[in-house]
Amino acid sequence: MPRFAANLSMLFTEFEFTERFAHARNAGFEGVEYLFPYPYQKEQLASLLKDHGLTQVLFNLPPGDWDAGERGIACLPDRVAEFREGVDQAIEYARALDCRQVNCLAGLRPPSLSEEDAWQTLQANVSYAAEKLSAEGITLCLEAINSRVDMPGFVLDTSGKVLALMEAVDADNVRLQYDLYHMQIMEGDLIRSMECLLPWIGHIQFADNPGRHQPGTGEINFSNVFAAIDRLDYDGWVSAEYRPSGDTGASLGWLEG
Ligand SMILES: O=C(O)C(=O)[C@@H](O)CO
Ligand SMILES: [Mg+2]
Repeated sequence: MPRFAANLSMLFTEFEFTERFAHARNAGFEGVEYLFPYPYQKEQLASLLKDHGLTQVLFNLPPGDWDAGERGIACLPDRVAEFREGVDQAIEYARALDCRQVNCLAGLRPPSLSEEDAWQTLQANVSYAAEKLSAEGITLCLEAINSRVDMPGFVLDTSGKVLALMEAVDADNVRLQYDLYHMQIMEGDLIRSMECLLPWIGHIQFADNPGRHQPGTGEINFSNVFAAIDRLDYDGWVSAEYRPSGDTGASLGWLEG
């Protein structure tokens, strides 16, 4: 089976955030990710990881005002200074948590911003972040997120756009974050796509579709998908990023194979 991690922003939400680390470990996970570490002291998070023998697999660069609906600021020309500060903050947390990957959320394009200006800003910000993170030995992931259901207006909504950006930026430490849920909505053909995109994939996440719940609740054949990942020469993490349809513990049948 692939090397699975638990996304603590979606799994074990029956518990306080700081208690979720123990529950993830008890369920058999060795790695965790979550949206943002920034509301917590990095020392506290580092202790939680150490106490439970967990690896911090990934977190996101600061996204702007998440609660107000922002989903990243990397494409916004008037937020470049804030983006750069966010890269510094992420590096501090990544160092403390010994985290080797961070994800850059491209952001939603406001109607007043042209596609060209959004793209040029995104490209410049990703180049900047990649160079700074490279000096720390950290990979910058770019996730393609579906713009049909969850994030209308999200700038990077296909794997093709992420690859085009990677080609333009041309940095060794930039990789595609391949989320099976988003890719099923936007592109389908999951197994063949992963095989083709493998050289560019740095991180994989999953949820079933529709509903974004655990494997077995929707249309994706996860036994075949996980078997395909096993066959590929993929040495990264595969993170459970779904909303359990009930109790998290009861949603983990897929871990057993
Ligand atoms: O929404 C998703 O899918 C994610 O992976 C979040 O972490 C935003 O990148
Ligand atoms: Mg994802």
